[in-house]
Amino acid sequence: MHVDKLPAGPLAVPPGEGRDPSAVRTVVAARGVTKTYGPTRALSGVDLEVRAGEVLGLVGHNGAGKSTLMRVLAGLEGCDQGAVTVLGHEVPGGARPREQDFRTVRMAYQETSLCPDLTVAENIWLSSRRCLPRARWRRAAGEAVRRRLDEIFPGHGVSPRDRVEDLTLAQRQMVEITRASLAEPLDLLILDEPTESLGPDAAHSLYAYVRTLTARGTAVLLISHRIREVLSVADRVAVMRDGAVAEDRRAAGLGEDDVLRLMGAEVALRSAPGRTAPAPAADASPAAELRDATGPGLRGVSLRVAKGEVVGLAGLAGQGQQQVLERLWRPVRRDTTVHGTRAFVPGDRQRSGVLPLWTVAENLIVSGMRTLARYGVRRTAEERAVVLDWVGRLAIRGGADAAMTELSGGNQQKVIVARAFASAADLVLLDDPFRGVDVHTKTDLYGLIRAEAAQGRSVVWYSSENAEMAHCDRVYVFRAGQVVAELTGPEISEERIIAVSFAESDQRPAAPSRAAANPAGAHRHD
Ligand SMILES: Nc1ncnc2c1ncn2[C@@H]1O[C@H](COP(=O)(O)OP(=O)(O)OP(=O)(O)O)[C@@H](O)[C@H]1O
Repeated sequence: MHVDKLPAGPLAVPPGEGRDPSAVRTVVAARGVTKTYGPTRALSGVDLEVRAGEVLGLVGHNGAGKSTLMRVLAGLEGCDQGAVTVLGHEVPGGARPREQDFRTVRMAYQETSLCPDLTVAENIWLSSRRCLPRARWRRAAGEAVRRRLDEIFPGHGVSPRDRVEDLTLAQRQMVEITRASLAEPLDLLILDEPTESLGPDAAHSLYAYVRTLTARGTAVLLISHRIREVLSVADRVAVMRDGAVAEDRRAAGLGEDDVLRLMGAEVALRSAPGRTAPAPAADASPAAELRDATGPGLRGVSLRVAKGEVVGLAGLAGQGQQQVLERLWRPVRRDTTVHGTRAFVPGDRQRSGVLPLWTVAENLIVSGMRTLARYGVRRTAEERAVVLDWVGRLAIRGGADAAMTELSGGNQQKVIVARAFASAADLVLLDDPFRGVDVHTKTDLYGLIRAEAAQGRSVVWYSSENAEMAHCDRVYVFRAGQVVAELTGPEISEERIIAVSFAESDQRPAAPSRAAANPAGAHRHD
């Protein structure tokens, strides 16, 4: 069976406004698609169409079924019932998708699909060898990826010879997206939360590229929890709830609150108040301190964290925030003091967050079981109670006994956050921990951080989303390895942080450091 090709050249009809949907070709369609994993019904009767030359935004809560649907639309998994049609070729439920039917559908994964031990060029060869010559394949793959990286992400800083494990999270994401785009022809590009690890410039470049793709007739399916972003780029928005597409609307005229309402979220939650309790007094007992800390990526940083205080590390990505977290996690130098025990929540769950072969319960309790034990003997009933409490509090879909790999990305991240707070750590270090977490759960987690601080725990929180800093008592804004502003209480605002982050500086930037804080385990108790 041959895959139909789209007509060569750009479509006559520009994407978005004024297009007659019936005149535009359907690239991929799902009809009544269901998919179950053991007892979990991930998809229950999905109907969806993706049309040539459009950007379709797909939104929904963690575990709503978005990634599962994408895997089915990309032919990576078959569905149980219903049918998927790719350019007119139907794959019925129960049938195994044939690779050749889905050759022009590519997907960039939320958790990148790259092999960390191989170089960028080798990864590209593995996934795109059909489009590359066999002779001198390494060179051909290297050139192809470099050209496409330059086109999508100018200034990416990636060499085809770099090993993937040496790249930053953002660079890995860029390579993942580039890898997916390297099909010829490309009828549908699926982007699963593509900007969660990218900075604003890279995200902007990506969406500019998306527009050049759709102008050529490629369809783009964009999954994201960043509703504003979806609305800025999508022609149409589909909302998933509980394994089905509950709404399918034109994006024009929709606002962020409209989409949240369609998702079933309380709009009031999105703008949940930040800090409500009074900030700890300046003379509150100290939990941690850095005194003129200098070293790779840091140039004389001084900061303090009081007991019961939530301290934010803000500024553009890579300005020294991760190095501060690293110092606090491993306070081996004289310039750093930490009182009590600590827990670390990594944002990069692929590298250091998840124990994939363990269950949710095991992942969640691994840091807390020592504290719960009596005379060195584990108390399994108490452990179970703690696990069930957290699974309930954070609505971890899948339950305590699911394997971590069975959970959606956002639900895995919830487990990692719960693990830190379920431990007895005095200081919790958060490294941009809410990537891929839906807006409703994020709001719950902000409340959790405040509640834990009120109990006397201290939190140091790096976030790439400036708006999250409103939940902190004190915010240190970083630029080029230095603290350029310390904001407290009402001074903390997104606008202020952005203004300080971008303010002109006559200081030369610190040497860029690739080494992000990346503790081998997720928690440490001294
Ligand atoms: N391989 C699997 N084995 C078992 N259950 C799975 C598997 N993959 C997904 N599920 C379950 O299917 C449901 C839908 O998961 P999916 O990853 O599609 O959600 P999602 O909408 O993409 O969530 P997120 O926003 O968190 O990424 C979840 O309950 C998840 O636990």
